[in-house]
Amino acid sequence: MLQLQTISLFSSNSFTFSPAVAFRTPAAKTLSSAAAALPFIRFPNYRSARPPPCCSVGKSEALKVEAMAAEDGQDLRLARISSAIRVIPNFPKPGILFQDITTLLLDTKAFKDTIDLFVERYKDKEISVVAGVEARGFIFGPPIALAIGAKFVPLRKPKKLPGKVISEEYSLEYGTDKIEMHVGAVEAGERALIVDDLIATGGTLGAAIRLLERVGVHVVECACVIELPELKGRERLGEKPLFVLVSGDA
Ligand SMILES: O=P(O)(O)OC[C@H]1O[C@H](OP(=O)(O)OP(=O)(O)O)[C@H](O)[C@@H]1O
Ligand SMILES: Nc1ncnc2[nH]cnc12
Repeated sequence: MLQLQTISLFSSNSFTFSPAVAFRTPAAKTLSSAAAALPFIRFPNYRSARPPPCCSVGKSEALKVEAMAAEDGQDLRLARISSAIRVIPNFPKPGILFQDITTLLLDTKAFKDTIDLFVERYKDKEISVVAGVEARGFIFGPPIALAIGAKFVPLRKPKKLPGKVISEEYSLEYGTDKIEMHVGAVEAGERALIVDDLIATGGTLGAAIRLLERVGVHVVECACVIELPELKGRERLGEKPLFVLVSGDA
């Protein structure tokens, strides 16, 4: 199964960018076939479910993609980020198309671009708390928090935090869970950004919003690297703004 990932920069109210179009042009076909001809040596145990990263194709092909993106007014960083995310079919169970951000972390440029895009958006928003959702929100949240001068608060799975906690239950694309936060980690009136790697059904972010709002925190926005729009998670966040960098198939 070959999945062609769409790329988009969405905020809750605006559709800013849709470079998926760029991948559908004839030049993109050239890129795909050129890339498909390359040995996929980085992850020998996996079949790539998406086009290999732009950086692994010939320089002239990469330049063509850059030119196409520039023509469309697209942020090239998003194309790199999308290409660096691996998609694994049937993990952790049959029918799930798993968006694996660990490959994004291996690509120093794409990882830095990811953090930079969030920092550019949030640096002047007077955010005092970045709340990261376990586990993958712990990867993206802290560098954003440090860069914008906010504290980082981990929202953890049950029974992981040693102090007194408040908790919220939620349902997942696969199963149910609960998140907890230390009492006293945040104060009423603070302005928070909630960070996770991905929004699927929106259950996790919904619980994170409720958890923070219960203690009087103003959640300014939720930010994810990936959105699975088919699962309509955005709708579960009500009016709360959601900012994502790329979108993927569920
Ligand atoms: O929008 P939702 O349907 O709630 O799903 C999104 C959540 O699912 C994944 O985490 P998961 O619960 O698999 O935990 P993990 O990061 O610890 O593996 C992902 O990292 C999000 O936190
Ligand atoms: N399809 C998916 N890929 C990665 N993480 C997820 N969390 C929920 N759905 C997911």
